[in-house]
Amino acid sequence: MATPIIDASDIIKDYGSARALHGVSLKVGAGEFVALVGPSGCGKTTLLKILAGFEEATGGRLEIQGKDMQGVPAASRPTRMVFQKLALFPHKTVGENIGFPLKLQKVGKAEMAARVAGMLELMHLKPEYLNRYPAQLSGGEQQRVALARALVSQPSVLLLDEPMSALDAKLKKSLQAELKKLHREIGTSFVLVTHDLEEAMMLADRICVMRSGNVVQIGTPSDIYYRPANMFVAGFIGETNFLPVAAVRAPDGSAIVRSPLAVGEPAPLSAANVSSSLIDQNTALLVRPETIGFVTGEAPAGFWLLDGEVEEYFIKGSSTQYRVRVAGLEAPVVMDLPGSIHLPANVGDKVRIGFDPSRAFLLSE
Ligand SMILES: Nc1ncnc2c1ncn2[C@@H]1O[C@H](COP(=O)(O)OP(=O)(O)OP(=O)(O)O)[C@@H](O)[C@H]1O
Repeated sequence: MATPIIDASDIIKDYGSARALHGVSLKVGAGEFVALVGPSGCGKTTLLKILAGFEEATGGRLEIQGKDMQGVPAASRPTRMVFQKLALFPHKTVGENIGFPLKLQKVGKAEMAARVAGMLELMHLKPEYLNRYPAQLSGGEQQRVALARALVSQPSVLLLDEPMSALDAKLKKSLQAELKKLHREIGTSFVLVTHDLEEAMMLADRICVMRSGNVVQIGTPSDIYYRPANMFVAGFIGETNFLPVAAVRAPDGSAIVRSPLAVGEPAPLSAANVSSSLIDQNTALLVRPETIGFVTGEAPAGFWLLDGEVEEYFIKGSSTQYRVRVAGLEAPVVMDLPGSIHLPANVGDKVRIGFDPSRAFLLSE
């Protein structure tokens, strides 16, 4: 990354005697979109508030645009925050709400009117909304006004704390698409806290996975999904299969993997499919549901094969999910196949399933 716009290192936060952040480090690049995810209470909002200047860190160092932020109040930082619960002024019009940060900056009336009108257009809000009050807008429109108010002073970093969690599913989808487009258009760095993992995968350039006040992994959505740092990350994001295996690592990073479940001699895994933190041990092979399927006839070279029986299937429209019971495995193997009018197998069928090991990942428990 070129010079990061946010450089947080070893941030500690204590609330009384309880430690909420245990030394968190995060860099955000100019124009980057980073999502913070993790279980409830892991410290996402606390980290966001420290970046915004609404909470002071107990320890560590925070630089924004190369400047130490210690003692710099929220209003003097190049950051703006949009909250989960709408914080619009109910007795101010849409125009007054959006223009409020400019009023504080003593921007002249004509310039303010022009910038507020520009924000309305950017956020696809009709010009006649200018004189309405927040209560006269839908939830999605109100959230767009909140975004407009946060962006009107042209911050370098926009901090978003679950801005879409209160919206219904359809509205959420359209606002997510708009947020992604907006991010591309304005080039501001976005840091989004979200509970919604699909949202994080869809929107972010990188995802930061937190657990109990620590960062567990920072990576691109596909790193996090296909190359998780550990079982926690793998299980947290998306449905997955864990196959218990015995692994011996070779000096070049590849691994010989054995499993009594596999049919025949499984091909070794290349270094790219083995977690760098892996030590020789009984461990788990991560196989995502969409990377495994039925094998009829001759299997493609190098495939791992398992024999089992169809326990259940679910038709989900664009995909069909199969659950296949394999002797020796606690949980059924979950497979997501593309949707089809004709079902490839029925409940009770004896089936052979298989996957390409280059799409699997070996990781420590
Ligand atoms: N003002 C506060 N005073 C005391 N403890 C707090 C305060 N704010 C947060 N905490 C505690 O710090 C920890 C982290 O909270 P935080 O709100 O950052 O988590 P989160 O990951 O954003 O959770 P959620 O996803 O539920 O919003 C929690 O244990 C929480 O109870």
